[in-house]
This record gives sequence, C-alpha cells and structure tokens, in this order.
Amino acid sequence: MTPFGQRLADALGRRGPLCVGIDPHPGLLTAWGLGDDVDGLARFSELCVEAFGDTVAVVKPQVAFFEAYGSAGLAVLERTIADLGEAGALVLADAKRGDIGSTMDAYARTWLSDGSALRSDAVTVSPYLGFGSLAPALDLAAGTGRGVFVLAATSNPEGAQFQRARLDDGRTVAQVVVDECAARNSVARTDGAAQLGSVGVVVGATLTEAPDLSDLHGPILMPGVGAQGGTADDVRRLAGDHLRAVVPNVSRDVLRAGPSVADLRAAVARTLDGFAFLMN
Ligand SMILES: O=C(O)c1cc(=O)[nH]c(=O)n1[C@@H]1O[C@H](COP(=O)(O)O)[C@@H](O)[C@H]1O
Repeated sequence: MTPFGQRLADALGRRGPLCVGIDPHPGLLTAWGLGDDVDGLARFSELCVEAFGDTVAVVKPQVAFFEAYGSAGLAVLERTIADLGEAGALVLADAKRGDIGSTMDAYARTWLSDGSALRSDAVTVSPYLGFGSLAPALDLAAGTGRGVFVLAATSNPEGAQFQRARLDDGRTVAQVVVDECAARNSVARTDGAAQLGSVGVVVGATLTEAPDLSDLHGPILMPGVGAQGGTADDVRRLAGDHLRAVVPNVSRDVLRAGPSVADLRAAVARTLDGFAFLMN
C-alpha cells in the first residue's frame, strides 16, 4: 500500500486540511435526539459517515466513546471504520495506546494489521512507557503502509507537567518525542519514500508554544480547536513554517451542528474556510 504520509498529503490536497472527530459524547447523543445506548451510537456514527466520509480528509473516531458500550460498541466502531474507508476518508483511530513492547505488539495488530476488523489508516499512541516501547506499532505501520501519531505536547493543561519537563540535555520531553519521530521519518525518506513521513506527532492547538518541528517531516495533528479554546490563529502561530504538515482536529465544534447531515457538512465547510491559510 502507498505509505500513509503520501496518502495523507494527497487527501489533504484534495479535500482540504482538516480532521473531524467522531466523539459521541452522551450529551451530543441526547442533543441529536438519540438514546445514550448502542442504537443511538450506531445512528450517530452513520450520520457522521454520511456527513464526513466523502468530504473530509481525515476522520478520527474517538475509541473511548465506542468502548464505553462494550462489545456492541466495538462492533459499531468496526462498521464505522469500514464505512468511512469505503467513502474515501482516511481513518485515524484515536485509541492512545501505549504499553510494554510485547503488549504493544497486540495493540499494533489491532489497529494497523491488514487482517484486523479494526484496521485503520493510522492510530494515536502514547509514549509514556518510553519511545522505544512504541517500536512494534511503528514497525508494523511502516510495513503495512499505515501511520502512527505520537502524543508530544497535548492540548490539556495537565500535559505540561510531564511534557515540558527537561532531560539532562536540556530538551523537553515533548521535544524528545518529536525528535524520535523525526528520526523514524528520516529513515523512511532515505528509503526514497514520501515527502511527508508516516510518523506524526500530536501538538495541541491550545499551547502557548510548540516544540521545534523543523526536522519532523511528518504530519502534525492539532486538536483543541473550538471546544477547548484553540483558534485558527493559534494553529497558524504554532504551525510556523510547517503549514502543509498541519492537520487541525475539530470534534465537538462541528458535531454540535448535527444531527442534520447538511448542517454538519456546512459546519465542516465553515471550519475549512478558517484554515484556508494552511493550503498556501
Ligand atoms: O490525540 C488526540 O486526538 C488528542 C490529543 C490532545 O492533545 N488533545 C485532544 O483533545 N485530543 C483528542 O481530540 C479530540 C478533541 O475534541 P474536541 O475538544 O471536542 O474538539 C478528543 O477526541 C480528544 O481525545
């Protein structure tokens, strides 16, 4: 399969620089006139697929909201991932996995192997057990043409406690994560692969300052726009010279426009207008 970074660059070029989250909060289910149950979850997801599948570059189902309904919720997630892919969107499973390497291998197979019912184009992972513990996911993604987004500097205020801590060499933990991802992408580039690597980082749109992203050569997911207070201007400021690698994520701010598919699509179009500068 074409490497994820290349497929992503292509999708952003065709559909515009946006990742929309499918975050079925119980409050949103109620606001959409749906039950806080598996049927409500399934209908919510169907409407999202209809609204975003054929227009948005990347759609990011938040796995937690599906897991909350047990195995039936996971079955909805399987269907949603498959339907989004069929409609032409890239699917980023927001699972934020991270564990010792041998267990990480099982997580990697779940989200990144060709044979899995939950296979997605990319998955979010947490480097808290050490960057090296992510190797099974990074290796499998490279082998199957999929992508990995590693949490570097997250959008929540608590994130700074660890992520801004400094190592002996003076770099912040967030910077080390970015640098490790950059090293992975540079290996791919010497193999003659895509301009945009397949190992991305997550940098919150709510931050005052981003880590140095100059050598990353990979995608930068920026969640925190809208409901968490981040704005398009914040994205512009944090993106610096890396406009073409940035993918802002918006979940609640778009989802609040539902349940009408037309209204959801209009919310996407409005949001994309605000990010037109990312295409220059
Ligand atoms: O990995 C993520 O997507 C993520 C990282 C981060 O630093 N902050 C963050 O908000 N997210 C996710 O992005 C989504 C943001 O949702 P809204 O605040 O509703 O736009 C949620 O699904 C979060 O779990």
